Order: sequence, then C-alpha cells, then structure tokens
Amino acid sequence: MTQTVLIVDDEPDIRELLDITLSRMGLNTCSAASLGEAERRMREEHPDLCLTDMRLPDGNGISLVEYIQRDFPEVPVAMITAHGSVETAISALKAGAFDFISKPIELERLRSLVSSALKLSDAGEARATPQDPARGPSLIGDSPAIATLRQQALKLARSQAPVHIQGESGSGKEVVARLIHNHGPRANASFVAVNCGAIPHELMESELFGHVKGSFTGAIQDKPGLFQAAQGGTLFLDEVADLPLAMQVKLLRAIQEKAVRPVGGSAEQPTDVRLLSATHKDLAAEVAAGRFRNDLYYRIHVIDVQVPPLRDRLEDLPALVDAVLRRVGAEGDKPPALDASALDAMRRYHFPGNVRELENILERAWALSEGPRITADDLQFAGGSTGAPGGSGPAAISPDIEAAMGDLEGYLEDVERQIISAALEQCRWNKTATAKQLGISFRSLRYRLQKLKLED
Ligand SMILES: Nc1ncnc2c1ncn2[C@@H]1O[C@H](COP(=O)(O)OP(=O)(O)OP(=O)(O)O)[C@@H](O)[C@H]1O
Repeated sequence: MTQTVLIVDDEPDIRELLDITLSRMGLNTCSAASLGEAERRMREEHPDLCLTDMRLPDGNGISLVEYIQRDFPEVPVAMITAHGSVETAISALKAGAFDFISKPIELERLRSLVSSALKLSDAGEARATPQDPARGPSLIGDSPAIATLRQQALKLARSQAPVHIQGESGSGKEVVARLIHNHGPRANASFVAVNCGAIPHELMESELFGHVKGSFTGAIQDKPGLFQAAQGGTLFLDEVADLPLAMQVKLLRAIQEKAVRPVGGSAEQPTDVRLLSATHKDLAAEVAAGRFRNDLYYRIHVIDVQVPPLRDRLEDLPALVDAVLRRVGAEGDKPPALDASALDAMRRYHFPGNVRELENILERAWALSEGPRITADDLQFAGGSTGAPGGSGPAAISPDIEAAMGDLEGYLEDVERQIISAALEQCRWNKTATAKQLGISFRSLRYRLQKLKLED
C-alpha cells in the first residue's frame, strides 16, 4: 500500500520541493500551512509520517510533535529546523520527534530520513523480538521498574535522538542499548559497542575514526574506525565519561558535522550513525568538575534513561536466576536449580555488581556445588561456609600479607593458580586426576581453570 507523508510548512516553495522529492520516491503526500490545518490532516488522512517546519503562523512545530505523540504515537514525525539551530533540534527530539533535518534541505539526507522513518511505521515492532538470541540478551524482569524501562526503550527505538543510559556497573545498560537498536529502523545494520575506558588514549582517535596507511608506525594499511563500522547502525559509547578531554572535542565535531576524518587522512567521510552512550558515573557532576565538556554533554544527553540497580528490583531475581542457570547448564545434563535457602540468601544480598555479579555468583556456585541443587552455602556470601572438602584441616601456610594488601582477590588467585599449576604438572595435565588430587570435583576444576585463565 502506498504510504502518505504529511508536509507542514508555511512556505509554498519548501512544500513543493518536499512534494516533488517524496512523490519521486513513490509516496503520496498531503500538506498543511499551519498548525491547525496539520492537526486536521492528521485526523482526516492518517498519514504514515509527518515532516514539519518549526515556525508556523499559528504556533510552533514542537506543539505538533506533542500533539502527534499524544494522539497518534505510532506516527513518526521529523522536524525541519533552521540551519545551525541546535537548540530547536534538541527540543524537538526531547518532545518525541523521530529525527530532524536542517535547512537548506539536502535531498539525499531527506530521502534517507524518510525511508528509515517509513520502515519504522511499516514493520512496527514485530521485526525484532526481544527474545531473538542473535540480537543479544533480552531485558529480563517483570518488576515495575523494568517494565517501564522496556517500554521507554521501545519508544526510544523509533527515534534517532542520542540517548544517554545511566546506571551502576553491571546493571544492564548495554542490554538496554541493544534493545533500543534492535527495535528501531537500524536493526538490520550493525550495533557497535565500544568501552571508552578500555582503549589506550593514544589509539583512541584511530579506533573511533580509523586511519590511513602510513599515518603512524604500525599503520600498515587503511583501517576503518568504529564510526565507519557502525555506518547505518548504532554506535554505543560505553563509559563515555572516560573519554579524555581532547577526544571529547573530536567526538563533538564528528557529531556536529556528521562526518569523521581518519587519522592521517585528508578527506572527511560522511557518517550516519545513531549515538547511544552510557556511564555509571553522574555525567552532570563530571561536567561540573570540568572533566566532561558541557557542549558534548548537551549533545549526547538529549534523552536520559536510568537503569535501576538490581537491589531495588529483587522481584526480578527468580527470572534472572532461571535465565542464567539455563545458560550455564546448557552444556550438559539438566539445568541446575536453586534450593529455597539460596534464593533467600540472595534476597538479603546487596549485589554491588548487579546482574553481572549475579551471573558470576551463579556460575561459580554451580561449578562448586556437589549436589543436584545449589544451596546458600554454594553461593559463598560472606558468613557462608566455603565448603572446603578433604577433612584433614587447614595446612599451615604462611601468606605474604604485604603482597595481598590492596588486592586480596588478585593475591588469592595467584596462590590458587600456583597450586593448580603444580598439581596439573604432577598429574601430567590429566584433569580428572588433578581434581582428585586437590580434593575438588572435575566441574570445580574446570571452572577454576577458566577463571584463572589456565586453559589454552
Ligand atoms: N535485565 C537483564 N536481563 C538479562 N540479562 C541482563 C539484564 N541486565 C543485565 N544483564 C546481563 O548482565 C551482564 C551485564 O550487563 P550489561 O553489560 O548490559 O551491564 P552494564 O550496565 O552495561 O555494565 P558496565 O557498566 O559494566 O558496562 C550481561 O551479561 C547482561 O547480559
């Protein structure tokens, strides 16, 4: 069925330009020269998309965006803004506009905006279900907080607005970012996630924007950056507060110009990416402290999403536990289960590391548990037994207390690594014999080998 676009502008020349371009794309158009007429057309003609100018004789385009959001939430609306008026564009996105295009209108950009908007209203949300495993984990949980978050993400999926996701470490910020990508018009293009805190500063520009051959020692061939890899799709900047200030300037420029220049290159390359970002820090406080640029904050923080910590939605625990146990148990026998004591112990726990910590706790507990069910003891929360088997009592050891200061976990892992390596050597790398020698189960040995990175 031919789709219809409503064009709202009081200048006849612009209406005509849009009309000709859209008709050539095989679309029907209808138009309005005022806010009142636009609202009437919305009611009478049920268009699939609306393009509106900001300044109208009887009101402004933002009111129209709000009207459409309220009465026709399934219809995407894009704002036509005066050249360089960033504030208007940002207010339009905040009000729920899907995207904006600035004057003078570039026809190529108009065509791509219209086709992605119509893909949206055409296919709706049925294209990618949150359950589709190829698209990353779904957002599990039925607590009111997660239900609201899911709805918010699905709504934001329709927009092109930059979204900033705030939440504690491990709370599911990337899961939310993927949900937004998977349900939007860019779902069939790439979702590229980058942890800004993990890239060495000197490589950051080349990682993000690419480089040309010979631009620095080691640049043996042209290499596209993450912006190029996300072309047509979504770039997720995780831990964005960790971007060094010099890089923040370059990122701002790339966002403003919608173009990047590879390191050592002379030409700018146009980019079309939707930007999502996240941090566990308070970005406004980072701005106040002078560590994050205000102008970049303003650009990436158009819409703000909060992911609540796990401790505030413990009613999600059974569903999350179930999903994790199914995954860790997928290799073998029956999916493991928790006994009631374990679930009780979890409900009392604070989960500073949120869902990621829950995953780690369950993986470890399953590896260490000997019986058919995971018990509270297997979870090894503080105060629980570590369940050391063997019965011969602790051997006399003389720990290097100095070396453990500041990194107890790391120190204990080193000790564990040395003991297991020695036992493996004694048993000539026979894992069954090694496990027996150490008085632990085979499963437990396998878990420790993975954890300590002792496997090839
Ligand atoms: N609601 C959820 N449903 C299913 N899995 C989840 C959920 N929340 C988090 N997870 C899982 O927990 C782990 C951490 O999630 P994710 O990477 O999205 O957190 P994050 O907030 O981005 O963490 P970080 O701040 O460390 O980058 C992942 O393995 C993810 O699949």
